[in-house]
Amino acid sequence: MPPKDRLRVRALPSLRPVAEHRAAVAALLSRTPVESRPLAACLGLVLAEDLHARISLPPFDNSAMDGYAVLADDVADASPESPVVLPVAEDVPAGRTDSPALRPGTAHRIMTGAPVPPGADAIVQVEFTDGGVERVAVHQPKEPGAHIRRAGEDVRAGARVLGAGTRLGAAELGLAAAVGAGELPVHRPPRVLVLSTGSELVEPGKPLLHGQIYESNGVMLAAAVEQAGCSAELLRFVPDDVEEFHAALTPHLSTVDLVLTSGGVSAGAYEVVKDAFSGQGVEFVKVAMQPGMPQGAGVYRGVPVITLPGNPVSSLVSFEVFVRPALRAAAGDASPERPARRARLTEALRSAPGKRQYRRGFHDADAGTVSVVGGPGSHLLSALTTSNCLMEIDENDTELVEGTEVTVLLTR
Ligand SMILES: Nc1nc2c(c(=O)[nH]1)N[C@H]1C(S)=C(S)[C@@H](COP(=O)(O)OP(=O)(O)OC[C@H]3O[C@@H](n4cnc5c(N)ncnc54)[C@H](O)[C@@H]3O)O[C@H]1N2
Ligand code: MOO
Repeated sequence: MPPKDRLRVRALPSLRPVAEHRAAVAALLSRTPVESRPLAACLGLVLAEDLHARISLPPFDNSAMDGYAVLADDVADASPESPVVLPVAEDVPAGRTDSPALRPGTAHRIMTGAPVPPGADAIVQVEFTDGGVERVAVHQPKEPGAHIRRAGEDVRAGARVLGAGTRLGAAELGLAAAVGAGELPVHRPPRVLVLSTGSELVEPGKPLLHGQIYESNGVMLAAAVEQAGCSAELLRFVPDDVEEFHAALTPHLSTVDLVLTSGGVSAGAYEVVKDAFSGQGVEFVKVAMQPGMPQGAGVYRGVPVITLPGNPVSSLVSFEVFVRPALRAAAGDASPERPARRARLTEALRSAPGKRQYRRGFHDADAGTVSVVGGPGSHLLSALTTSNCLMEIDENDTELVEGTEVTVLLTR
């Protein structure tokens, strides 16, 4: 017998399960071609091949401190009361490429990052000397190896430093540069046309009449596309007219990998997206989820099309659930999904039967908990800005008591 608070309910028969629609969307997009780009143009892109280090890091033994290169034996008895005085034979700034050897009984003045001279086995920081230029008085003994950064202790020449499928952020680009890669093979970022329709929509910044609203899905989805490492082109205020819709769309079809629309897909009298694509290779379905029930996906004149619902929260949540993973995979990402965690609810929660609910939440990683942010309504846009995750409530779970473990997708 299932417990009272976990009534078993399947996805309603007329609705397509979330997993099925995810698979349909994923199947639309293929990996973008590989191209070579200079490092400065690779931020956020995905590496297409393993990167092996051409050189070791550090490439040579070098000083970790500004000071003096010495033989540890020579300064073994040094103290503030009885300093060891050595003649300074050479000055070795960072970037000096010859290697003047150190003779026993002498010191080389050396700077951080400069190559350790052959014959030296320790660095004395300038603070433990008198800072002399001709002769230096050393006030402290040093162990052999002190303040020397050894060649290859970070990376060995030939080692694989980055794997194919890695998203290139600041650290990855820094490492690639450090091992001498000037260009990297990356997947071209998928190009997405974001198209929003609706006669009620007004450009933000312009005056608003009663009955009108500011267009927000276009800018939001284009930003989500860019955040997913893709390039977005934004086409807004396309009128609710099928001919005008096609006229606006057609010039872009040859240059994009995906057309992503918002709005115009439910059951109203003016559903321009549905009217324009119905019978043209795009299938319109109701998915067993909330928000985000009305969805469309298919291929129109050779170009993948995904139609998202117009309610703003529905639009962004559907983007997260269906579009983002497909785009990340197309961009070559080896881990295209958002990280998922299990977390305990800080309060009781009700969920509609037969539909998977995606509620906005705040995940506290330290406490292992998640709190509900805002209501379930798909027009409640403000909660998206204060949440950091989507709570995934199974279609079978209708009443969840405080402390129940749920899956959360970390969106920030
Ligand atoms: N009779 C039915 N009505 C509705 C159903 C249904 O099954 N039967 N589904 C509801 C659900 S669920 C959703 S979600 C919406 C989806 O509607 P559409 O995708 O057709 O979107 P619109 O009607 O064009 O707009 C819905 C809502 O969102 C606002 N909107 C639209 N585009 C934008 C934009 N670019 N920026 C800001 N806001 C936008 C629009 O003004 C509407 O308020 O349908 C339900 N109805
Ligand atoms: O499914 Mo709609 O997306 O709830 O508002």
